[in-house]
Formats: sequence, structure tokens, C-alpha cells
Amino acid sequence: MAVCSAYTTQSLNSTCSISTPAKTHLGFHQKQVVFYRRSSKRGGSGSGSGSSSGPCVITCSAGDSQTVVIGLAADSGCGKSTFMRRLTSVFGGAAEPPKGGNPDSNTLISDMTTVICLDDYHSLDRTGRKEKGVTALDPRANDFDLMYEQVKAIKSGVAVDKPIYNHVTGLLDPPELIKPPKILVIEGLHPMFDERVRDLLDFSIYLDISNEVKFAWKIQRDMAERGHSLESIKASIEARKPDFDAYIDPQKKYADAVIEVLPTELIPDDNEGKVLRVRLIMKEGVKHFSPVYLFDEGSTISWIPCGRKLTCSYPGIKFHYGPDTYFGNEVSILEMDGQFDRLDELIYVESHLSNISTKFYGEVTQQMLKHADFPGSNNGTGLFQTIVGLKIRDLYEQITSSKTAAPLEATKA
Ligand SMILES: Nc1ncnc2c1ncn2[C@@H]1O[C@H](COP(=O)(O)OP(=O)(O)OP(=O)(O)O)[C@@H](O)[C@H]1O
Ligand SMILES: O=C(CO)[C@H](O)[C@H](O)COP(=O)(O)O
Repeated sequence: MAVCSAYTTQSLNSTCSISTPAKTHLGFHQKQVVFYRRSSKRGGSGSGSGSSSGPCVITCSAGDSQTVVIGLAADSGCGKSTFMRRLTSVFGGAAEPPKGGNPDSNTLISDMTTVICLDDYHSLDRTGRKEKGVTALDPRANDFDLMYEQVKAIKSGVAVDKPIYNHVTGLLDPPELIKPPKILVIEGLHPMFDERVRDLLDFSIYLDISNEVKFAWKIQRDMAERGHSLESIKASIEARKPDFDAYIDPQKKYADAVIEVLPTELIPDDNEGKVLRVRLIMKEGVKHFSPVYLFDEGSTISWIPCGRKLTCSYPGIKFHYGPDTYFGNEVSILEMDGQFDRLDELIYVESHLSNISTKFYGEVTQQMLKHADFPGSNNGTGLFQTIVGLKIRDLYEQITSSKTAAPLEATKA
């Protein structure tokens, strides 16, 4: 491989910039990518200076143009929005819908992050699904080609016109412009379903809410807040279950981190779903991600922190940490069963956790206190969502620092 050094100044700069956008049928704004040949007169500063010929493949260092892509998968009503609010808060700044855009947009934008909802890639609207007898979870109701092309485009620094699925009307609305952010989060039912999309993810998370807990949360939201009947909630969960089992749940085997939410084991036969056992399952060997550990990395530890430093009322709090396997992969699992009485005392637990990617002592506790009103702030869901948020910040910083450190590489085939 020869280095195209003679052309780099002008050619790489122009290659890495976005020219006047031209829209394509896939809805992205074309970036002008120029491949220079040593013998080519189009090569600007390099033309004529080299003697060899053949296509010169130029690979740009991402610099600040490449977007880090995070996937978050979960069924509807399983806490994705809450997780996103915690994540964007870690990066600072509030996330808001695109200014002046469709009021029913599903997108949330902050300084660093753009969160897009994959419901926007439904290819069938509500009526279309009804006519064809398919649910939104069915791949046939979703356009994975467009999802792939657009996530790929954004990742490489190109803006796209993304469709909008309007949850109020059940219709597909005119598209909205999504500019490449520093971090793109694709959240929804299928971020890891399509292999091509999966391969674009720098990190992936699956929120695995057990049926009992999902039911309890649905009742709380859809019955208490939206006036649905118990029967209709049960019927909707049952109707979705076959497709959930077929298309959504299997994605967890691909996730780099899984947050599993189960009924507590501290109260025998509990079916209230208020006290939760939450497990953070972290894959080993993921680039730019080192699992969190309790006390001693790789050991197996059970810990009941209740006592002088942590106030615990019935049924108490129990932590567990250790190595395990998950779908044939080596993982570390950190588990918390129970709930905190006093959130400020969380600092005691935080001080026994390592690899949590905080920037200062007590950052996890500070984040949790800041969002004490979010669902799950007194238990492992909030704690682990916050920690995963910090790990994502760390991953982002590692990816971008390694990218800026790497020299521009231009090679010839
Ligand atoms: N950690 C939690 N603890 C208790 N309840 C929770 C938790 N997370 C979510 N919930 C409940 O589930 C509901 C849905 O949460 P959220 O809006 O974050 O989920 P979602 O996956 O974004 O939902 P949807 O896809 O339907 O918009 C909340 O209103 C709340 O009732
Ligand atoms: O599983 C879902 C993800 O949020 C929704 O049910 C799906 O997007 C269809 O939405 P709606 O019920 O508003 O037509």
C-alpha cells in the first residue's frame, strides 16, 4: 500500500467536508466524496506529481465528523425514554424535540446527542398494519433498508431526511432533517435486528423487563395515567407477545450491556412489582468498554450494605457481583435487589464500585439525586441506567480521542 501523501492537503480536506447537499431517493444529503488517482487531472494539488496509477482509496480519520452510534432496544413502555433522559443528562444539557419542527416528532436533540426513535422506520402505518394483520414488532412493518442507509449516512457525517411515524395520528408524516450529531442513539424495537444496522453500532444496550414487571409498569402508566382497563392492557400485552418473543427478545444476545429487571427475591412470592431485582449484564472484551465491578474484579461477591452507613427498611438491599456466561459470551454481572431509603446514602455503595467511569468522586450519586423524580431512582434500574450512561460517555471519549490521535490515512489499491 502506498501513501497518497502528495495529494493529502487539498484532497483530504475536501473529501471530509460536506458539499452543497443533494438529496437522494433514500433521503440523505449527499456528501461529495472524491477519490483521487495519481494520474488523474482531477486530483488538484496532487495531479501529475506521481507516476503510479490506479484508484487511490482515501480513508479519512473521523476527526469531528464521525458520529458514535449507540443502540437501545426494548419493548414499548419498558423505560427507554427514562433511560434516554438519564443518558443525555450525563452529557449535559436538556434534550428537546427539533425546534420549529413537527410537534409530534419522536426525536430528541441535545448539544451532544440526537436520539431517534426507530418507530419512524415503520413502513406500514396503523391502518396498513391492521389491513395486513401485522404488528409494529413484525419486521414486515419496518423498512430496514432505509434504517440502514440513513444510520450509515449519519455515522459518516451526512444529514438525512428521516421519516416520522406519528403516534398521535398513526400516520407517516413528512420527514425531518437529522444532522450528524456527536452521538446518535437509535432507540426502539429493532436496533439490533438487522445485521447491517447492528454492525454500525459502537455500543448496544437491551432493556430486558420481565413479564411480571412489564405488566406492573403498564398498569401503572396505561391504567392510572391513560385510563385503559385492566383487560385491555392484558389483551395488548398478550397480542404483542408472539412477535415480541420472535423479533424483539432475541436481540438481547447481541447487546454489549443488558439491564434485566425482575421481581424481587427478598419478598417471597411478591407479585406487586414494586421492589425489583435488577441485573446489569456486561459483555467482556468489548472495545472501549470495561465492565463495572464490586470490590474485587472477577471475584464472586454477595454484599448486604445495610447497617451503619446505609439505611434500609424492609426488605433490605442485596448486591451480587461475579463472572458468568450469557448466550455463550463471557460476562460480568452486577445485581441489586431492593431499594434505597435515602438516595444521598448511595455514595456508600458508589464508593465500593470500580470502573464506573466517573469524572469525580460521587458523580453517580449526584446524577441520581439530580433525577430523583425519574422512575426507578430508588432502585437498580436508575442506578444501572446512570452507570451505563457514564460508560457511554467514557466510550465516546475513548473513540473520539483515538480517532483524533490516528493520522489521516490515505492508501492506494
Ligand atoms: N425504572 C422504572 N421503575 C418503575 N417504573 C418505570 C421505570 N421505568 C419506566 N417505568 C414505568 O414505565 C412507563 C414507561 O416508561 P418510559 O416512557 O421511559 O418507557 P418507553 O420504553 O420509552 O415507553 P414507550 O416506548 O411506550 O414510549 C413509565 O411511565 C413508568 O410508569
Ligand atoms: O411498539 C411500539 C413502539 O413504540 C408501538 O406500538 C408502535 O410504534 C406502534 O405505535 P402506535 O401504537 O402508536 O400505532
